[in-house]
Formats: sequence, C-alpha cells, structure tokens
Amino acid sequence: GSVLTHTGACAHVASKIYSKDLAHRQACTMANRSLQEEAQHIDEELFNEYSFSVDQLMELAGLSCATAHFFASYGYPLQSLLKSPLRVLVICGPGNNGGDGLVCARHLKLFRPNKQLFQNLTTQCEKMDISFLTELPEAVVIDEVYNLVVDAIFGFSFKGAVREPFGDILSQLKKITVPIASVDIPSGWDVENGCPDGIQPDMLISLTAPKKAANHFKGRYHFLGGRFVPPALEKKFQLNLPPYPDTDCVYQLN
Ligand SMILES: NC(=O)C1=CN([C@@H]2O[C@H](COP(=O)(O)OP(=O)(O)OC[C@H]3O[C@@H](n4cnc5c(N)ncnc54)[C@H](OP(=O)(O)O)[C@@H]3O)[C@@H](O)[C@H]2O)[C@@H](O)CC1
Ligand SMILES: [K+]
Repeated sequence: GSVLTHTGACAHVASKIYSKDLAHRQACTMANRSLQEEAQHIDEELFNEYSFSVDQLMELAGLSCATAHFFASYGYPLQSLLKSPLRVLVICGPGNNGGDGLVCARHLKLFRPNKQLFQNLTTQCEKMDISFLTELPEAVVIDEVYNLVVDAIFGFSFKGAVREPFGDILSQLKKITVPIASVDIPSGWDVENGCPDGIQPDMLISLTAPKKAANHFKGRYHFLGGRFVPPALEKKFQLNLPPYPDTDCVYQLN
C-alpha cells in the first residue's frame, strides 16, 4: 500500500429495523440540531466524560476501516481486482479523519503532519515499509497501479468551500475509475447535505454513527465502524446503533 498525506475496507441487505431506526433518529435529530454539531458533541463527551484518548478511538476507527476493506474484498472479488499484487492508495488529510487513514493503512498492510500523534502514526507505518508519496499521481496512473483508494482526507469537521491543495486532489479523484472507500464521510461533501458534484465512493465506512450526508451515498457498500460507544452515550444521543455480531468491529448496513 501507499499513503499520500498532506501537511498540514457480507450480508447484502440492510437490516430493515436498523433502517427504520436510522430514519427515526435522523428525523429526531433534524428537529433539534445539526448532525455536524451532534458528531462534535459525541466526540467531546467521549473524551471529556468518558475519558477516552484520541489515540484509542482512532485505533478502533482505523481498524474498523481496514476490516471493512477486508470484508469488501468479498464484494470486490479478487479476480476483479486485476492488478496484482493488491495495491491500496490511502489519501490522508490534515485532521483526525487523516489519522484514521494512517491507522487503516497500517492495519491493511499487516502513514506526516506536524502533530506528535501523526508523527507517531507515520513512524508506525514507515516501520512496516508502507511507502509515502508527496504528490497525488495522475488519475490514469492511479487507475493503472492501484486497486482501491481510501479517502481519509476530511471527516465531520469539514466545512465551507474546499481549499487548495485539496480541491485539486478531489478533482483528480473524480476522474479515477478504481473504487473509492471513504472514511466516515466522502471528503468534500457537506456533512449534512452531501455534494451531488463531489466524489462518489463505492464504499462508505461511517464511524460511531452515520452522518446525515450518508443519506446521499449511492455506492454499493455501507459499513458502520467504531464499536466504542458506551451504552449511556448511545441512549443520550438516540443513536440506535445496530447489534455488532460477535466480536466484529464493523456492521454492514448495505
Ligand atoms: N468520536 C469520534 O467522533 C471519532 C472521530 N474520528 C475521526 O475524526 C474525524 C473528525 O476529525 P477532525 O475533527 O480532526 O476533522 P477532519 O474532518 O478530519 O478535518 C479537519 C481538517 O480539515 C480542514 N478543513 C476543514 N474544512 C476545510 C475546507 N473547506 N478546505 C480545506 N481544509 C478544510 C481543517 O482545517 P482548519 O479549518 O482547521 O484550518 C482541519 O485541518 C471524524 O470524521 C472521524 O473520521 C476518529 O478518529 C475517532 C473517533
Ligand atoms: K473522508
């Protein structure tokens, strides 16, 4: 796998009960406050009230993403992944969504920003011989070399018009034909309203709970990951999370 960072992975039918719950939750939430705010409130409570550290949650989030890609290899039959060996390009943005991408890359291999956390994640990737790119290859090169692109550029804190160099990166991603797997939210999408002209990933791994923009997701695989929400927090925010089976850290929604 390769990682591109910038400064700064099956049952097929979604659980009908869960879909209803999701619709119910979204109806409730829309009446109260925006889901971008809700995601940020849940994030704050996990850290402040429940004493989790960002490293802990990021590790679980990244592991969910890597596991979702593994499950999806059943959805993307290996023979359909013509390029051999399997190569995954993980594109990491400047925030915690990018951190999830770095963890995902490490788990997939069995990741450079300034913060110590990202430096540590980068060291862990380098020690596993995961190569780092400083520039995004041309769309034709990505199509030729990689089987899958992991989009870990922006998560729930993205807002406003996309700033460079990310606008250019997202434009390139709109031209590729290899499937894109987006971590938490397709990058560049408005967290609530989506983005009809934006990238259209084939897979979405929602973390903690699907964000409102997930209603606009048209790809084939939607997973929920991040099995770390304490029951009291789930109840408070009426998340109605589905029952993760056994020890699974991802749940396929569709
Ligand atoms: N419990 C949880 O919830 C967990 C959450 N986790 C993960 O964290 C993610 C949220 O992470 P996050 O809050 O660090 O922000 P994220 O979305 O990565 O991006 C912020 C960066 O983007 C930039 N930026 C923003 N808008 C921009 C624009 N228009 N154009 C260009 N740049 C723009 C912004 O720059 P700034 O505006 O600050 O200058 C900043 O650098 C969440 O989705 C999930 O994946 C898990 O790790 C663990 C558990
Ligand atoms: K993303």
